Amino acid sequence: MQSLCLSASARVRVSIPGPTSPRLARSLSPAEWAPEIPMGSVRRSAPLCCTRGLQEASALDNETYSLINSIEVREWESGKSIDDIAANQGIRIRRHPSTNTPRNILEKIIWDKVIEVSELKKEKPLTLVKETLADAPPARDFVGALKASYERNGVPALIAEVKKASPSKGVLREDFDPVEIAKAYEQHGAACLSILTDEKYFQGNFKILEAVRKAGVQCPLLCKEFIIDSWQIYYARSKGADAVLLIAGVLPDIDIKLMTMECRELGLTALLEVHNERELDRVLNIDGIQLIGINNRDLETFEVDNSITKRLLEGERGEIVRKKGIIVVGESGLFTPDDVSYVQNADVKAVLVGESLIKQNDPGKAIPGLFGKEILQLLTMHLV
Ligand SMILES: O=C(O)c1ccccc1NCC(=O)[C@H](O)[C@H](O)COP(=O)(O)O
Repeated sequence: MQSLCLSASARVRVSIPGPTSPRLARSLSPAEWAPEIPMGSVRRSAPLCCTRGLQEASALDNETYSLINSIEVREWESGKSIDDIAANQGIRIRRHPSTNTPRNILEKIIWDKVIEVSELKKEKPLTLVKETLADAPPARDFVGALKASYERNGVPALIAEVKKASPSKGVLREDFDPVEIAKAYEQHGAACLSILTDEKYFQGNFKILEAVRKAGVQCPLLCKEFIIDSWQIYYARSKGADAVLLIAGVLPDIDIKLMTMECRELGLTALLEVHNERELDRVLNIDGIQLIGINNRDLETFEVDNSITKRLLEGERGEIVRKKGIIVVGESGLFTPDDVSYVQNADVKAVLVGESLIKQNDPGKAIPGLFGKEILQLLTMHLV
């Protein structure tokens, strides 16, 4: 596949978040990225920062071609702001604030993240991040590890979360030794680990991710971040992540398409998180998605309701998920073997669990309590 960088990052590079009009803050449209190249009957442009290949229209593969001709790109070219495009897709989180008051905590997190990422990019531009990719440990097969664990144990594979705090629950664990916790999770059967890297709201950071990998933990690692810019995907990989979280309630379709392409290029797994039918439908309409997380927690209100997983997987949607061979992860609010059985009966093959493990004296030993049995770990290297 071609090396692409026509992504969301191109937009953030030119859009300064602030109390300006959304139109003024609008980022570059594809037509503004670079010189025109003829593609069918539609005027199209090559991205400025493509690293190879896109200069030649003939080199465009089908995936890239349909992306560049997608409805979202046309909307963009017609001058719609990213927030207008997102709102049309039912996304309530705004990227470019027109007021100073966020509607909810998730929107506040995203606004802060936009500023944080633009600062980080000044310190370390994408070209520098890319130079460090070669030094990163090889990517591991996140989905393969989940499937193997499900087959081995007959219960949903565990993605155990290493998080010190959260906006809804505050500090979850005072004596927080992430490497020790990660090792204990692995020893007691976790298939993969989720590492919070957001500092402001979760007290996480990328040093934790690196330290866990360097300590010899073999489980594939999910970088649990609020990704709004492709730069973060490259950065996560450079720090040793094997998977990244993409939240459908925050990212419009075009970002998801571009970011999942970038993930594939980097050997990263994208975990697409949804919370309602509309988000699931959007994600199911995007090609190449392997892993979907259904978050039982509403990130705007913090309300947790496990029946959301069941509701979303009923009927036609569940059929599509099965037909496409997508692995579904049940996320949040899972405390007991009954909770795990409930989501397993809804056809979930993996669970993402934080609070109910991390708050126990020994988070590793709490795993059999969550599943009602010991979970076997096969410690093999899951390299992509
Ligand atoms: O948990 C929060 O308070 C929160 C707030 C805003 C955005 C995301 C948030 N949490 C992310 C998650 O959903 C959980 O960390 C993850 O699914 C594990 O949930 P749990 O087992 O309930 O800790």
